[in-house]
Amino acid sequence: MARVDLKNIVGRYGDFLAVDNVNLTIESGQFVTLLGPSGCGKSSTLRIVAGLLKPSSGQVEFDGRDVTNLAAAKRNIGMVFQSLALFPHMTVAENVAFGLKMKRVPAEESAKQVKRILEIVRLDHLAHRYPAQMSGGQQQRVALARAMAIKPGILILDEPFGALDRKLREAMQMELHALTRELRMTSLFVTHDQEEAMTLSDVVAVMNRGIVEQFGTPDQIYRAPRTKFVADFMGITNFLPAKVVDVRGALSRIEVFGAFFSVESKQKFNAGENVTLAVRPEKVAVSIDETSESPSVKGNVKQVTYHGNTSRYVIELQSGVDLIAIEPNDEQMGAMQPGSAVNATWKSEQILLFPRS
Ligand SMILES: Nc1ncnc2c1ncn2[C@@H]1O[C@H](COP(=O)(O)OP(=O)(O)OP(=O)(O)O)[C@@H](O)[C@H]1O
Repeated sequence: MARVDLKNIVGRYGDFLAVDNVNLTIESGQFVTLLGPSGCGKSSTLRIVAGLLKPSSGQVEFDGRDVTNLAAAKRNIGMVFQSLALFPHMTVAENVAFGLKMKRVPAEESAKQVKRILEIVRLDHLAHRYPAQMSGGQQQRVALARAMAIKPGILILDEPFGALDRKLREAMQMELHALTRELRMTSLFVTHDQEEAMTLSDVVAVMNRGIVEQFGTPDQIYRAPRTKFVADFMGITNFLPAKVVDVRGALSRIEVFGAFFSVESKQKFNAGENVTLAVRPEKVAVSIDETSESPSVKGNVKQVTYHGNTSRYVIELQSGVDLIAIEPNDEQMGAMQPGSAVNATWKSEQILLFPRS
């Protein structure tokens, strides 16, 4: 399987800059996901790797070989898109064999490979069906089998499960995860769904406006988002104005609505600097009691929504800023209703600090 290097890739549509100097490496056998909101340049980057879009500058390398000017058909890439583009007049087996036929693989050899790959995606019993006679999930597995049958150097997938319902999507994610690891398939996946990216990937590139804001393992991106954009995209919805009052080594003492916390951060801040404090809603503890041991901020419950195991609280802090808290549903929580005065707190370790933009 190929290793892929993108070097200083710039992609434009006329004057519009869609991909802004992207550098990234997909190691052989690795599963990398481009994650970001609609329009951030994920698909354009992927199309550049596939050879469907020519970069304005920069270089694409497969196993160290420059393929920037190589036609898409010659890159040995397997592709799966949301719109499956299965051939409706061909059976499952014929669809899967299509790429092999194009490569002029002898019929006997092709039949063997098709059989094997259909066994892998557990569709061998449906080899003679037509796409219209199959469920959405089965059709998606045919599309995967067709892309993998040619033994591609790299498998490229652009939101392949976007049209599937949640249960089926999760099942397909598990299958894709197992398949790509079992076959050690170098894979580049595109999604705007952070959970999907976390589930599938060895490494995630979070993109914003054509730029890769962070490139790291799912755990690094989840625990230590490097920018406010990445934090926001990873579901950290609380951003509160805070001020650095003192700095000692890696420890910054900060004040947020009258509460003081000592926060360890890699980024250097200066005493007196205005910063943004970020904390996950699941890490905010809310109570009616005054006797909290940690420093806390005061507010009033504005809204409660029930989510089964948990409830989501919108708490209006004194200054009119909203704080979101997600709490397990236990007896104490029933006492907190819209209008209740509450104290909200969180551990210093759960705080992320970003420069105030
Ligand atoms: N053929 C095109 N001509 C002009 N602009 C384009 C073209 N294709 C994409 N763009 C623009 O380039 C930017 C990046 O598009 P791209 O499809 O790469 O984003 P994306 O992150 O994949 O979004 P989505 O998740 O919605 O598919 C967008 O602003 C889009 O409008």
